[in-house]
Amino acid sequence: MQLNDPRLFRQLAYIDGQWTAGASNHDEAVLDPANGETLGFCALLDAEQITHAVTAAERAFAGWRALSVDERGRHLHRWYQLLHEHREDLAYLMTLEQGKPLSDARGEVDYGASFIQWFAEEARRAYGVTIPSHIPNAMLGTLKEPVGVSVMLTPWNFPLAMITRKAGAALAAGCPVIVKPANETPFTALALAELAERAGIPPGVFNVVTGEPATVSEVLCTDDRVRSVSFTGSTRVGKLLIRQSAGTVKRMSLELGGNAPFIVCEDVDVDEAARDAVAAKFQTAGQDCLAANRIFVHRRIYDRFLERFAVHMKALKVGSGMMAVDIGPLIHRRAVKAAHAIVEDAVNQGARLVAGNQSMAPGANFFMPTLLADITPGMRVFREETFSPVAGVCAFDDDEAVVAAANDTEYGLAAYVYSNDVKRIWKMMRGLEYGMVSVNTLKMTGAPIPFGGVKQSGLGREGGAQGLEEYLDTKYFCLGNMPGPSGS
Ligand SMILES: NC(=O)c1ccc[n+]([C@@H]2O[C@H](COP(=O)([O-])OP(=O)(O)OC[C@H]3O[C@@H](n4cnc5c(N)ncnc54)[C@H](O)[C@@H]3O)[C@@H](O)[C@H]2O)c1
Ligand SMILES: N[C@@H](CC=O)C(=O)O
Repeated sequence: MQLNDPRLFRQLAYIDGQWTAGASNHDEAVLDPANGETLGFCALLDAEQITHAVTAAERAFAGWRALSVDERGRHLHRWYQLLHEHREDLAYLMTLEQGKPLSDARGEVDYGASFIQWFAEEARRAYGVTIPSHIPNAMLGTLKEPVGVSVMLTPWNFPLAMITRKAGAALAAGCPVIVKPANETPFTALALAELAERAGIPPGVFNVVTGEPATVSEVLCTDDRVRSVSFTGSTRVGKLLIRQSAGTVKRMSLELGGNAPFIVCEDVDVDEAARDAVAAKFQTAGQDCLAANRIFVHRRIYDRFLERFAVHMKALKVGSGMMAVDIGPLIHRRAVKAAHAIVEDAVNQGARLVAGNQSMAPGANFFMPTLLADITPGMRVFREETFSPVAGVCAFDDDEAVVAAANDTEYGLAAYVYSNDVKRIWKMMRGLEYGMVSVNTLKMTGAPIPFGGVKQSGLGREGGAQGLEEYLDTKYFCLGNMPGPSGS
């Protein structure tokens, strides 16, 4: 472990300002996905310890909400500065435990830190309203108030940004938080806790619990003191958490799975579109909720597009994220097996394997970028979120048909449209059943935008003013029997 600041490498949970070992030192190995070696251990807390985190957060709530938005903003801004000061160490930890290339990890630290910076400011705009009264001698209005103890369960593919996109908003709103990171990537989350402590965020306000996922969620989703559950992860687990939280009617925000269509119309620069489609597909080794999961190409440019896509894809370097590569390992062996199965299913149903030689893989947890042509709706690569470097491409003939095909999924997170015809773009964008539509660009996320999906891709939005609202309740007040203005 080559950290400039070794104290950022933490293996214990962080509760109420205390580094906490699992009961009877119960823990779980954390593996380097590039080579399967043990990097360290993640404490496995028991139900009593998880409940203690709720108690600590509830106890810290009053003091944290009592701070002015400027005081909370100063703590958050200091945390933001510390993320930047320790950017290299945070990126190094992330690459070690998640596998993504260091350059991507540095980008994620910047991306994740931007949410803290943005919400440190945004809390100053949590406005209520006054309401012209229909009731004689009454003053009416609303206030925005923090919802209370907020729980965040986060995935392994973006182990820092998926935490700060939630925690930045919740903390700015005045809520104490309990984060449960993926067991595959706990170290980034625990380094965030170390830096939160250095930023002066009081004990109990920012907690990171680690443990068996089912145990953690059972405690956190059923404790009545927890007011909000925010989850980023698979739709399967999201549905489970909804059921677990129903008994105590919690606020929920869910960022779930995706199955993004990438539509390429015939009026585009084919090479540019192919280059962007490769980036949209293979970012984070395809382990990205925004990954282009089904690529629809107008028949007139289909062959040319496949040729250019294959050229750009074959130029991608695959290897350890510590090297100068484009694609790192998948998170574990199960993910590699799943990718093989998806390719096999597609080929068995008639897809063309245009490129993707697995014998070139530099290790057991690596999967070479693969291009499948002529995919059809019955194939797993069309129906499922592949979450791997497997690209599925098919041709389309008319706009109505391709929008219908793009919508033929239970998911609705992000979609991409490439065309130079503004009326065509507008009609397609309005017809696509997705929470986010990106036109002629891949760069569309960021702290100011409302990130989220429709259908079974989630509930609510993260980032932007809407992201703050997830952690605020609106209180209506009616001041009755009030005197009229003096002099009346
Ligand atoms: N919409 C978004 O913003 C977004 C962002 C990143 C990832 N994702 C989605 O996340 C998925 C990949 O991430 P993942 O594999 O970590 O997802 P996952 O659902 O397996 O795990 C996500 C989190 O939930 C926990 N978890 C797993 N099983 C659980 C259970 N039974 N009870 C309680 N908690 C449980 C995990 O430990 C982890 O912390 C993909 O579907 C991807 O699309 C969505
Ligand atoms: N790339 C996404 C994370 C989902 O996997 C984002 O920008 O939030």
